[in-house]
Amino acid sequence: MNIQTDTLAELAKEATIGGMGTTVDREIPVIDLSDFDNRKHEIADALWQASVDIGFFQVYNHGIAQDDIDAAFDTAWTFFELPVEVKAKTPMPKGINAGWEFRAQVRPSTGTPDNKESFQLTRPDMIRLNLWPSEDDLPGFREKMLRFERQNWELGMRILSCFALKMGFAEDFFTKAHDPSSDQYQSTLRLIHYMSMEGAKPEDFTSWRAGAHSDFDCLTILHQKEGEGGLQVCPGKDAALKEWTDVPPHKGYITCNIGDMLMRWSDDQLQSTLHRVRMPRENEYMGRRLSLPFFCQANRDAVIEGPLGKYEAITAGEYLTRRINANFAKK
Ligand SMILES: O=C(O)CCC(=O)C(=O)O
Ligand SMILES: [Fe+2]
Repeated sequence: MNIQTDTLAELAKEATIGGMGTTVDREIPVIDLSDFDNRKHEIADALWQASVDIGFFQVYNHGIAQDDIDAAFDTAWTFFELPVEVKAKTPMPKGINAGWEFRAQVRPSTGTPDNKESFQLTRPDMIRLNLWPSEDDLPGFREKMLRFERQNWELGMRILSCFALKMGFAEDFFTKAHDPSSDQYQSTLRLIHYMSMEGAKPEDFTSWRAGAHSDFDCLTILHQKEGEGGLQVCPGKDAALKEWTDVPPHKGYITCNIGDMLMRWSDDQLQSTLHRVRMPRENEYMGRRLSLPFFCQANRDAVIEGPLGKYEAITAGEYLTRRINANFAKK
């Protein structure tokens, strides 16, 4: 760990929360995004309330067709099915959110690697570092994933425009801060494969599919598949009690959460919430689990400075680099 990494309060929060804890039911707000332009103020109020209270919510009538989401999962799987030697042609470089990694992410909360592999797609890095699988290895992958990336960006920006409204910024404030035409762009689509636990040994179930963490970004748009549960959240106010709540995926609903970048940008008014992916329980589906999170991460040159000036200004590039290094420090 370098000197900068351990000065972020966000890391101290993660370091205390690796244990199993208990499970309780909580209401996760569900928000209808239909007729968005006409209902924007009402939607903004609901998003704000959910994000002040818990930092997690699910949206429906969100504008991304179910067929497109299903197709993105199918395309993601074509990548994971490739032979290891082919996936290893596009490895994740140190300190970069792009390329393929296998059990490389060690969460500060657990100190053990998440039981998963992932391919991260951060557009400028894919070109700069040559991280796209070749058309020979995976025909059409790049085009399909770029299209899905864009759909997620659009949904993310619609939601973030509501937060801008509530924070007293121009409505397009966050859209400009996540400008996709800039080489400073660093929003990331991540394809995640949690390995099947069928036939696994009892001791394998003591680790995590994804250890407890809060996300680094402004906003996460998380696609999951019905029947492939395991996501749990532990809201900030209750974190000391270590009480976790299951958030089961439902078709038509996209789970969203506030990340640390927006918490800081809102002077801590909005909550980034601890979450994790637990192992399946005895009577649950044991097969592989896929998820597709899109992380709205402001461009490297965007300056994070809240309306109340609670924190020193920091660029989003500097902020993210510190967080990535704290998770992949051993590489
Ligand atoms: O796979 C999931 O459901 C959650 C993944 C997650 O929290 C993350 O990648 O940050
Ligand atoms: Fe997360």
